[in-house]
Amino acid sequence: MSLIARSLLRTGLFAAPRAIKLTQVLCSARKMSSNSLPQFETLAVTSPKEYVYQVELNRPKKLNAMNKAFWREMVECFNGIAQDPNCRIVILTGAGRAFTSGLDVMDHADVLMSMDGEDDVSRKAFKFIQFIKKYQETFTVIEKCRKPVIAAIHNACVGGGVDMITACDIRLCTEDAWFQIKEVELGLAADVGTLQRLPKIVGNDSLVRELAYTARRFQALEAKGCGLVSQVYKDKDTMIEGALELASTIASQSPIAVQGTKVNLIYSRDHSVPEALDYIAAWNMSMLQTEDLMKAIQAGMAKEKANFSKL
Ligand SMILES: CCC/C=C/C=C/C(=O)SCCNC(=O)CCNC(=O)[C@H](O)C(C)(C)COP(=O)(O)OP(=O)(O)OC[C@H]1O[C@@H](n2cnc3c(N)ncnc32)[C@H](O)[C@@H]1OP(=O)(O)O
Repeated sequence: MSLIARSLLRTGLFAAPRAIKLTQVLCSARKMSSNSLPQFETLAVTSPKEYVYQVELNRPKKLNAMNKAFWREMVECFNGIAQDPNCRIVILTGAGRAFTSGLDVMDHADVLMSMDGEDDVSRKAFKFIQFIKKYQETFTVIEKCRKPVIAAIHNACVGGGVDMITACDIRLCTEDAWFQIKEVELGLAADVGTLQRLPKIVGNDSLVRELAYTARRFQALEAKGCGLVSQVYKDKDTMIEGALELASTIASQSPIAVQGTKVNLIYSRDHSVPEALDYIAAWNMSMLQTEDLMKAIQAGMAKEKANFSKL
C-alpha cells in the first residue's frame, strides 16, 4: 500500500474501505428488494402508497442536521431504492419542525477545525478531497437513482439542505419555508452541489450569485418566483397530501418511460442539444421496444389505467 493510501486510511474519518462500503450497499439493496423497508439511524423509510416511498430526515430534535451517519446512510438508502422494484418514486421530507438545518456543525467540528493530527498540507489536502468527493456522492445518488425524487420542504432548508434539494427532480414547499445558502457565513464555498445545480434550476445567474455571496435567507414566494420550487402549500399536511397525489400520478405511468425521461433530462442538462438528441435516439432504439408502449396506448384508447409490470 502506498504512503498516501496508508495516511488516508489512518484516520477513521477518511477511512472508507471499498469492500466494506460495497457490502453495506448490497446488503441494504437486498433488504429493500425482499419487500421489507430498510432501517436507518437518521432516515425513516416508509411506503405510504403503492410504488411510493417516503424518505424522511429523522433527527427532529436537531432540526435534521446532517451528521456523519446521515451522509453515509443517504448513499445506502438511495442505492437500495435504485434497485428496488417496489419503488417508482420517492418523497423526501423532514421530521419535526424544520426540513433541515444543514451540516451538523457539532458532529463535524473535527473536520471544520482540521483537527485530524496531520501537519503536512499536501497530505491534508488529499484527505480533504476524498472527504469532499464522498460527501458529494451523498446527494449525487439522488440524481443517479432513476426514480424521480420530490423534495417536500417546510420551515428551514439551510446549507446542505439547499445542496440536497437541487439534486431532486421536483421541489414543493410550505408557506413558512425559508432557504439559505449559508456556507459563506461559515467561511466556505458550498461544495456539494448548490453552486453546480442551482444556476441550472433557477436560470437567474444574478440572483444565484446574490444569494450565494450574501447567505441571505429567502422565503417560499421568492423560491417559487425564481423557479426553485414549483408549488407552495399552506402547511406541511397539505403539502404532503399534494406530494402524495403527485407521486401517485407519476407512479401510475410506465416506469420505463418515467425513468428514461429522468435519465435523459439529466443528460440534456449536462450536454449540447445535438449530443442529447443522439443520446435519446440511442436510448429509445431499445426502450421503444417495451411492452409498456402498447399497454399505454391500449389503455388510453379504452379510457382505462394501464397496469405496468415492476421494474
Ligand atoms: C464537505 C462538507 C459539505 C457540506 C457542507 C454543508 C454546509 C452547511 O450546511 S452550512 C450550514 C450549517 N448550518 C447552520 O449553520 C445552521 C445552524 N442552525 C441554526 O442557525 C438554527 O438552528 C436555526 C436558525 C436553523 C433554527 O433555530 P432555532 O432557534 O429554531 O433552533 P435551535 O435551538 O437553534 O436548534 C434546535 C436544536 O438543533 C441543534 N441544531 C440546529 N442546527 C444545527 C446544526 N446545523 N448542527 C448541529 N446542531 C444543530 C441546536 O443546537 C439545538 O440543539 P439543542 O441545543 O441540543 O436543543
